[in-house]
Amino acid sequence: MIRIDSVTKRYPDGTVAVDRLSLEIPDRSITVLVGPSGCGKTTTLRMINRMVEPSEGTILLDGADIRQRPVNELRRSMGYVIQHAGLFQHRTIVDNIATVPRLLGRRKSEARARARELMERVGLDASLARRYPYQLSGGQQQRVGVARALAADPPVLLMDEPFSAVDPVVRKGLQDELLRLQEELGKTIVFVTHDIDEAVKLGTMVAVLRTGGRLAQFAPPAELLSNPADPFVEDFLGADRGIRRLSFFSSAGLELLTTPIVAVDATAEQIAARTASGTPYLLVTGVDGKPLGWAEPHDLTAGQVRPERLLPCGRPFAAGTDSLRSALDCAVLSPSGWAVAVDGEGRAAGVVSQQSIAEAIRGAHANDAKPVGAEAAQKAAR
Ligand SMILES: Nc1ncnc2c1ncn2[C@@H]1O[C@H](COP(=O)(O)OP(=O)(O)OP(=O)(O)O)[C@@H](O)[C@H]1O
Repeated sequence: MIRIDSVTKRYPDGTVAVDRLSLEIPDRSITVLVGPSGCGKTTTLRMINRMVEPSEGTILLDGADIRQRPVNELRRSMGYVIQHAGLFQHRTIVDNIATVPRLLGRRKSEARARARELMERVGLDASLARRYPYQLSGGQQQRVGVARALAADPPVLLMDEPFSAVDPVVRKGLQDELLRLQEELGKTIVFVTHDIDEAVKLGTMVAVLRTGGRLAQFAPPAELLSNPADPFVEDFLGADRGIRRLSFFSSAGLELLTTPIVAVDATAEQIAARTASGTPYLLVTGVDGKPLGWAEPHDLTAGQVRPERLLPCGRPFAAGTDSLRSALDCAVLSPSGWAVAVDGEGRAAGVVSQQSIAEAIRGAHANDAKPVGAEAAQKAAR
């Protein structure tokens, strides 16, 4: 565990970048430092690997003061990833990643083999190995940065705004990849961002810092969203905090109706029976059970159902696995106002109305339902 104990950093010009900060960073999880520009996130991160020395206070790694450890040895135990990746422009991708193993005395062939293995791990095609950084996209370069930081297999990974220079789609991919990688590798990750959505998505614990390097709140994301410590944190979390909090409640409790579902080859009797359910729309599925679209019951005639004439069914949610936020989003976007739940094979598992989802939300709050576990929550928030 990394323990930051009442640490202050005062730069020579008198700027107090970090002010009596105390944090316990748990092992094998992602701790995010988030806050407005200039609030001391980078300074804090750099004090952990001693690129910046604290003015006061101590930082302990597994109970020992980091100042007691030779700085090179300390840094080898901490991978470091920065914005724009900071790759060596004159080295190929494989040699960028192999840098640290080579410094540690590994043979070239061995270090390159390790680099190729890491390229696969972070989702980089082997064909990129001999390219130079300028021949890669921004997102690919960031992956190389992550692979390079992992090359010496350090227990700790320090990441300073690693995904902020790429576009939102690439960024989401990199975030998902990091969560997947973390499930496999179980590193102790300290991740700096100024983006609260990124913090909520990635963090097991989130430290919100305010200007002047003071800690405003340190909590798991669900708690942050439900219980911001003060108006600063509330403001920083943004106006749609309530909606985002729904990411942490499972859709498993939703009552799914199957009666308003009818197959494209249904008989007149089957359509009549479904119509009797009284719902304003029926969901039409293919013979494989996968949703095709919505129709008003009086528009359906046995043997003449035309899939292209149906109202689009919208994006479905995964029954039980996705969050209440996903289910609500599906219902809001659905032309029928109903959300479609699908099973693991993409077959319609049931439909649920906005009203039922609203009741489930009220129930979740009223019962003070415990947010789903951090792991499920991270998945749900994606
Ligand atoms: N070498 C330095 N000398 C003097 N002041 C510094 C130095 N480095 C950083 N600062 C100041 O310390 C404060 C915290 O900076 P830091 O880079 O840690 O913030 P940050 O939260 O990471 O900001 P950003 O999100 O903009 O990267 C800022 O006011 C910054 O100007």
